[in-house]
Amino acid sequence: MILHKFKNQSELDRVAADLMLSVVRAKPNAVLGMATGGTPVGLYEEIVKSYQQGLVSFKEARTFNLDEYVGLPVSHAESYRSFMQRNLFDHIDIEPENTHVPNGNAPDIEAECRRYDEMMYQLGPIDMQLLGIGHNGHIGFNEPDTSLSRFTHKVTLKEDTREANKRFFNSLDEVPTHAVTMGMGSILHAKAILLVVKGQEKAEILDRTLNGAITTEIPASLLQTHPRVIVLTDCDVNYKLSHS
Ligand SMILES: O=P(O)(O)OC[C@H]1O[C@](O)(CO)[C@@H](O)[C@@H]1O
Repeated sequence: MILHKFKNQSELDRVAADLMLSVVRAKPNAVLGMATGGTPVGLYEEIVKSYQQGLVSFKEARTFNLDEYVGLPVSHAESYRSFMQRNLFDHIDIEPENTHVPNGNAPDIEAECRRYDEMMYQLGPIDMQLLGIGHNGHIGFNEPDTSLSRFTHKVTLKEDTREANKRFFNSLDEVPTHAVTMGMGSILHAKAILLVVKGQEKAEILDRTLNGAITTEIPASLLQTHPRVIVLTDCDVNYKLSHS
């Protein structure tokens, strides 16, 4: 892993956006792995700006999102499909059929997980996977556990994750209890991974991700096993391969 530290988030967002754009410029039909949550909002804004300036086209690009809530209507403002439309897809020239988000309302969730994996493996591997990190070290919605799933699967969200995501809903009761997430195997299968970590309150989990033991209790620590991970952060953390 290589860690780049930034003094401000707007500079970080610009660099993160440029890294993703460089993948699409080099390979117009690139497969990008997308994330949601608070972390990527600024970098998606930067991508939209570049598109509006005519600096990039997504006409041939394909995307796969990490996860989706189970049971939340797609039309709900906080479904990850809505999030992606609002923050990115509605503002760029990507073809709607090339954007993939798991269907958290599928009547047969197991079959939906298999369908998602098959499509990902058919069109993949993902050229660059964007990741945020939860305070408990989750990536996608792969929550800390004694073992982790390799493929797309349904998860029960930890209470601290629901609590953290409460800010997007009217109350904790409205935060879904389950989600569908890409598995750790699919994430680690990406050719390159871009992990973005914002806010000093994530410094401790980032430190454990970078410098701690590789353990399923901190899913992000498995990123230590991947040969091409770039970490961009404004956290004050130490790591042997860091640049400011
Ligand atoms: O960016 P946030 O809102 O802090 O959330 C952390 C991470 O958890 C997830 O929301 C889980 O999907 C990621 O997409 C996100 O980056």
